[in-house]
Amino acid sequence: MSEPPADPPSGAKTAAEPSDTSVGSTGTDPTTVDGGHRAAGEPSADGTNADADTDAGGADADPGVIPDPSPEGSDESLGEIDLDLDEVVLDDEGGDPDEASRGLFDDLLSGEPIFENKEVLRPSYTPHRLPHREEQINNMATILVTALRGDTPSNILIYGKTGTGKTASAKFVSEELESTSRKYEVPCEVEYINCEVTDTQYRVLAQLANKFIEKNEEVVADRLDELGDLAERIGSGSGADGPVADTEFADREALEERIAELEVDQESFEPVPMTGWPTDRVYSAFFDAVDYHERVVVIMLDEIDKLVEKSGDDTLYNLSRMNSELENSRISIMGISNDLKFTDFLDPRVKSSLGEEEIVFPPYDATQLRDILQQRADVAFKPDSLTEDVIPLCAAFAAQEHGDARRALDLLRTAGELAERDRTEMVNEGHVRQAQEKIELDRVVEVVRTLPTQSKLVLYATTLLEKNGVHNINTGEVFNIYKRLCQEIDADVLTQRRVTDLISELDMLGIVNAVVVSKGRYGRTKEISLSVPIEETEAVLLSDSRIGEVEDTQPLVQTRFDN
Ligand SMILES: Nc1ncnc2c1ncn2[C@@H]1O[C@H](COP(=O)(O)OP(=O)(O)OP(=O)(O)O)[C@@H](O)[C@H]1O
Repeated sequence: MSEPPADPPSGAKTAAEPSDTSVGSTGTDPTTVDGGHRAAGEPSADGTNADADTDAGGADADPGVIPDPSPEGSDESLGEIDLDLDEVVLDDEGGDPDEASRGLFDDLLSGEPIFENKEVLRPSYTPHRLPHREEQINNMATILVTALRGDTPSNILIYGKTGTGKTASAKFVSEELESTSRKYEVPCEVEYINCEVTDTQYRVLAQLANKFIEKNEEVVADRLDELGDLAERIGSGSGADGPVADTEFADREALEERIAELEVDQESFEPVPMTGWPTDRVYSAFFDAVDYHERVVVIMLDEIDKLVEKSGDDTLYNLSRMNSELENSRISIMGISNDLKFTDFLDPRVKSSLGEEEIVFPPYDATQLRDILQQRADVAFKPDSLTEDVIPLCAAFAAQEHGDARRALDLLRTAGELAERDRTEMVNEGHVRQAQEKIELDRVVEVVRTLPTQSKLVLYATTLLEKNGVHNINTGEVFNIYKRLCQEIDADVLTQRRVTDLISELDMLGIVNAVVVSKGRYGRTKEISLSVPIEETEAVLLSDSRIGEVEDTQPLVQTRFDN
């Protein structure tokens, strides 16, 4: 690609991405400071004492020991000052305020790092080689090569579960396409949009319009430079056999006219604001910007299902019928989706136009994941820092999941970070298992944190029952506690039927386990149990400001058999 995409790549999923389980962030993970640094009183790597550090820092930072400038400053107070200063001088760690914090990072830095280049394990890194995706990459290239011949490539839909290399492969192919187009000077551009972030028709069109306007501005500026130079070179001569003879211009006037035209164009380029215009106007700004000069444009819509889910198929409809109206340029759409069924919701015309070509990315098996991990590990880690079983175990865990390379890479990176925290020189099987637990817990925390309030209340009711030793919890019991929780915090009370649905949703998310059991002549009921660690779940629920309002839960649970 000639320019990095303005959107973060889907792999990056940016800061909010649940799968980024970095354990190195001391800011959010209090255990890093304790676990990674040292316990109070324990000697540090440089032989100093954690307590001494703190005391010295405290005395030093304490404004109380600064001499009192008041005129009544007595001998007594001077004596006190002397004493304090003496203490400070005696403690050679405390003299310089910069020295007060010594230790925290020194300690962490003192160990031999295990990583050579951790970045290559991050989702934002696009590898230059993608093992086990040769077939899909070749298929994409075969379709897109048309663009290099100046024709419109078929639209492509790429399907596959998360972490199967769809985005990485599509980006790889588009980079190749753009670099080849530069080599042969065929105008061809790829624009990447992450529809999870840019999820409305307005925003997609505005973002595309602005990208093309920016490119047009560059093209016009370059052209003006060229023509300006030409004008200077030919001086004031004119006429067909004058100095303009071997240029595209008949005479100097024609050249000047062209320069004036380009200057008008330059003035007319107006970026689209991210809100506020009518959609028609945004569409026509986009249309004009794309059609400004001849080119083939491939629009890559990553997570296209999110766009359809959020704002229907209007955008796709408009994009897919543009070619019949464009005069200079042609566009082709490359949609990427995790959801195999999203086309069911599309208008049949959009569906058939978008799915001209379909490419499926199957999940990786454990052996393929091993190859992918090995290739990254060779660059990411120092030589010999992984025990033999680390990569196979990461691969096996991720293959069990659903053949997700992102998960495998996360596991390997987290295992490495845990090993670094342990100050060991090698990453071993134990670190991988710990990493697996940590990632799983992070996932649970993220899922629970983002539940709607009503589901949180249902889940909180279940945790309260379980915490109070209730076994084989049934829907009625959950409902009773739920109702009381709602009353406590003034929330709407849903019907028991709806609460049963919410329990089923929690079951699908893997947060509770709800099994239907037959109670003979009393009919059937659901028995519910938590499938996630109770303490952490409760903590996340209580961090919700509304649920945090419930003060004393004990009486709520005691009255569970009321009603
Ligand atoms: N064949 C491969 N070789 C090397 N790395 C790979 C391969 N497949 C996937 N990866 C890596 O796995 C991670 C996830 O890949 P990618 O983002 O392409 O998946 P995706 O299918 O687009 O997932 P999602 O649908 O969740 O966006 C990235 O870090 C990517 O570099």
